[in-house]
Amino acid sequence: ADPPSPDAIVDAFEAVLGPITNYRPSHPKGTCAVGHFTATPDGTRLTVSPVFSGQRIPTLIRFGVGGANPNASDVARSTRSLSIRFDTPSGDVWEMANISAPIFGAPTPQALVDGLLARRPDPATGQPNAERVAAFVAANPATTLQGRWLAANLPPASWATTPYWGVNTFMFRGQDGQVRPARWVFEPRAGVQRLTEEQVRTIGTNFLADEMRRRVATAPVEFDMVLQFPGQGDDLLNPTIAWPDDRPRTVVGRLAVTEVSAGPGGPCDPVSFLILDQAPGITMSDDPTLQARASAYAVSLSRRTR
Ligand code: HEM
Repeated sequence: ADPPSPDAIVDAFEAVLGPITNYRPSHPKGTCAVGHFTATPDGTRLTVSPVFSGQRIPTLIRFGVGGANPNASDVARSTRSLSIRFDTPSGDVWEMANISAPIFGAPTPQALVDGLLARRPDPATGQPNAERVAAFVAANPATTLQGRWLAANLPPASWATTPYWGVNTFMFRGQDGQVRPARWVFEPRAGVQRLTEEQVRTIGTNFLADEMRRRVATAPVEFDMVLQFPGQGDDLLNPTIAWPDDRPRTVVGRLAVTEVSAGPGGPCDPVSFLILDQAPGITMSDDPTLQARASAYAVSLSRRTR
């Protein structure tokens, strides 16, 4: 069957959440920041993209909290996010949206849409129909894997202390002309720190933004961008399955967050963090979940800014 159209995907979000008004249907809670990215020599070798020239590239950065609620709790067992727009001197723009889990919650766009529609509120009760949800989950077990990962890992203690995975596979053209599939992760230079069970109960639901402002006031918050390359038999096209940890990894650049907006909103609001026209040298793999993203993000952006 054909994959769902970008409009059908965004319609499915609206069927569950109600009409999109002025905020994102996914990760609407967030804080905007700026910084810069500098490739390592390995990064310059592994991709011809101008983002990886080795020059300092200005970035627009958005930290977010997963789910669909602009007042989501910072201690929720959902993902946190790191979205980046790289503005190269040549005018090429690269955008990405990363999450604090190594896997996504749907193996295909159709499973995402079906999962949303299964959770549509029942007109009689205003609540999702529990039987319909259970039947969907039973038929689509891969959609439970991300939730299980999140249940097994306490939430990050800071936006600065979690890895953020790109999840989908992309194709990187190197200086040698070879095209290599890879996934990436941004590793926190501050180390990985999670809340304790006690902190989950006591820290409150809205601490992440101020904590980040305090950190960045002292020193830039930094992440190493790491490419991971697949081994024999690794699935390039299914974002609900992570590749084993022992696969080859190369540090390709460093991101520094240097300034955080005073409040919510700001210059990140009119950005979807996955434009259709990505920087040259890096292309999308055939992962259908990735292929579905850019146009759906554009439709969502146009609905929330109309
Ligand atoms: C079929 C696959 C997917 C669909 C249809 C989808 C859809 C969407 C939509 C419609 C938005 C809101 C865009 C806007 O209004 O600006 C969004 C945001 C987002 N998505 Fe996805 N998504 C998909 C897969 C993923 C995956 C695999 C990841 C993990 C890397 C991801 C991470 C995010 C993040 C972090 C945001 C918020 C970006 C920001 O900071 O503004 N999505 N997604």
